[in-house]
Amino acid sequence: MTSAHSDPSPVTVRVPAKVNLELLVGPPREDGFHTLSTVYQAVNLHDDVTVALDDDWTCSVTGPYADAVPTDSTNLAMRAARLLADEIGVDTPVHVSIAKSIPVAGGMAGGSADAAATLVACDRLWGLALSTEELEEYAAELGSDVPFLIRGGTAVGSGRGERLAPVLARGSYHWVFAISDIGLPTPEVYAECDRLRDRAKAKAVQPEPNSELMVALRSGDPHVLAPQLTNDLQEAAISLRPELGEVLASGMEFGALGGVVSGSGPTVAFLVEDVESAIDLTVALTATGAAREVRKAIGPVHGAHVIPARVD
Ligand SMILES: C[C@](O)(CO)[C@H](O)COP(=O)(O)OP(=O)(O)OC[C@H]1O[C@@H](n2ccc(N)nc2=O)[C@H](O)[C@@H]1O
Ligand SMILES: Nc1ncnc2c1ncn2[C@@H]1O[C@H](COP(=O)(O)OP(=O)(O)OP(=O)(O)O)[C@@H](O)[C@H]1O
Repeated sequence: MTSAHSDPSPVTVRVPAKVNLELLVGPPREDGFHTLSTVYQAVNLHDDVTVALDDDWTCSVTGPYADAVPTDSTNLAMRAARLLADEIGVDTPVHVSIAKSIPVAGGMAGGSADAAATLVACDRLWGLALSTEELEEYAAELGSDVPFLIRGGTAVGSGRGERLAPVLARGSYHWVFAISDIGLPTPEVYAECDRLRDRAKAKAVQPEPNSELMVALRSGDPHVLAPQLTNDLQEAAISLRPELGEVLASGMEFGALGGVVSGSGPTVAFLVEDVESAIDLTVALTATGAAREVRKAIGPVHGAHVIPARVD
């Protein structure tokens, strides 16, 4: 057992949300997961996660979505801290405090982001100095999206989404996110995708990355990227929440270059030309009242990284 105390000061890690620019879903595997080919982009909606040495393993959550997040051992950040401690043999409990700003159950990987941030924060707090590759391996044990939130930027995900490869992406993209009142559970959306395919007798094929999307990302031009946005879970998310179809139509009517359901939804992501268009679309969508909240963001941004401690 190690009891590492090289840096006893609390450590705060900032972690982004993600949007899937492309989410191609293959057939279900024997373990219940679906083979994916996806292109993730990290965007600057973020949570800040602070870990501090404590007498016991505890967790607290603040921010507008705090009520929707468990603070017991089911919190993905708590699971991340306990997993790393068990794997490494650390015996110093931590308090994990999450300043939550990423929508909950919104298809933007909020819980996964907190897990990724906790791994990076505990690594620093306990003085482990693990490599990014090692952290990504632990991350994959916690969820399919978690390794990407450590890496950030723009990356291709394969396997169940946990195997990452870098993508050459130029420039910055402006996004507007329409966030719903009530989240959609990811397993239900995958199950609905399977059900719709069965009903249509559509056979799922092994997904392959779309080369036109890679070319679009190298161009740095949002007009070229917009037509390539695609999500195989979109139909399932709309089947469970028909109003998402109307949100998508409104965003396009108000001038978005492209729109897509983010991951398993129900957040809808719109790609726009520049910051002015982002402000205009945010105002227009907010006025419709079709979403609980509308937020602008930019991607790509860095993955989970240590920031100076919060002064509360
Ligand atoms: C929808 C996405 O966010 C797109 O990036 C991810 O595929 C979901 O990733 P995640 O939330 O990290 O998901 P996990 O915690 O690994 O799995 C939650 C559940 O989602 C479903 N799931 C997830 C990933 C995958 N490749 N196939 C699946 O069928 C399974 O029902 C699984 O039990
Ligand atoms: N730290 C956490 N933050 C948010 N939700 C959490 C956390 N830990 C556990 N949960 C639970 O996980 C559920 C899914 O939350 P999350 O915000 O990760 O969904 P999501 O963004 O749709 O996930 P993904 O995009 O990875 O599929 C929540 O309803 C909540 O009960």
